[in-house]
Amino acid sequence: MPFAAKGHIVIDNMRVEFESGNTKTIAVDGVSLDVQPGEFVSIIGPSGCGKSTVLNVIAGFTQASSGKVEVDGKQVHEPGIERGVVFQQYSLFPWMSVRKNVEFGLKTQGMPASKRTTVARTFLGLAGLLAFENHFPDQLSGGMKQRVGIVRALVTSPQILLMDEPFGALDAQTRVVMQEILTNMWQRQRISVLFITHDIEEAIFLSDRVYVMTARPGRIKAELKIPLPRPRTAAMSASPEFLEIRQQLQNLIREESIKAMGTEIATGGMEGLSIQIGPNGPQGKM
Ligand SMILES: Nc1ncnc2c1ncn2[C@@H]1O[C@H](COP(=O)(O)OP(=O)(O)OP(=O)(O)O)[C@@H](O)[C@H]1O
Repeated sequence: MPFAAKGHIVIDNMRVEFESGNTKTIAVDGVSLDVQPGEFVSIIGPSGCGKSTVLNVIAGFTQASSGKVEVDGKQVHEPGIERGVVFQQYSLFPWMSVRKNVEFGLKTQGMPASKRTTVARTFLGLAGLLAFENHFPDQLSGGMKQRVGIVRALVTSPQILLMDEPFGALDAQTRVVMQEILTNMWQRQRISVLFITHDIEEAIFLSDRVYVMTARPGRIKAELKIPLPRPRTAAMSASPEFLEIRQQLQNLIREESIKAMGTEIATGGMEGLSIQIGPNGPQGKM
């Protein structure tokens, strides 16, 4: 697939510290990564390693303490319309209809009412949601709400889509459908996607490349290319290539999850929990 012209993310040697009261938390330290224009890249890693922090810095919601964070050659300081964001929580406006939710970003861009209705309806049609344009968010299933969230992020034609565990709250079947819808929309729009997930198979199915982060303070432990052809199909998940990549990722993440749990125990975060690291991973009892 030819790459898009824009949507290039570069992070170099980034550190993010949080201070609350007397406590300083180094969330990530020495993170370097890139997303090429039009590329689909995922980040996986143990809980608390700083995945959301990385995404929030690129989105402009959180400031890096040091290091380079550039989108198309410009240092990121604040949110921008060229970066759409989708969170696990659906974050739709409950008092607005589906169509009004989708039109919202177009309105803030100053698009006239009749045009934004046409654009919103076109996108809702692509996502199979046109019949629900006048529904309100609480009348939709979780999967539908998240589809609206994705449409809302894409309708303003961003060059980058930042997604923080967008399908984490969905059941397994809905998740598979959502992965296909996302892949279709991504291929149609040729945008860059940075996608955070805990789900190894989801990362392999969707991505051109996957970054694995270390336990906190997070940095990049490994980077794997996913050489599976596109379009990806469910049958590929039984292929030897898929299984080999899955095994590699499982091993990398398991090492870091064990380290992350060890740190929590050492710092008293899991008082009363006795835990042993056995050949099959951590085994504990309360
Ligand atoms: N605003 C904040 N203030 C203080 N500490 C924070 C803040 N945001 C994140 N942290 C801390 O930074 C570390 C990284 O958090 P982050 O949410 O980025 O991890 P994560 O990898 O996305 O976790 P998970 O997979 O569990 O969602 C954690 O120790 C977290 O407690």
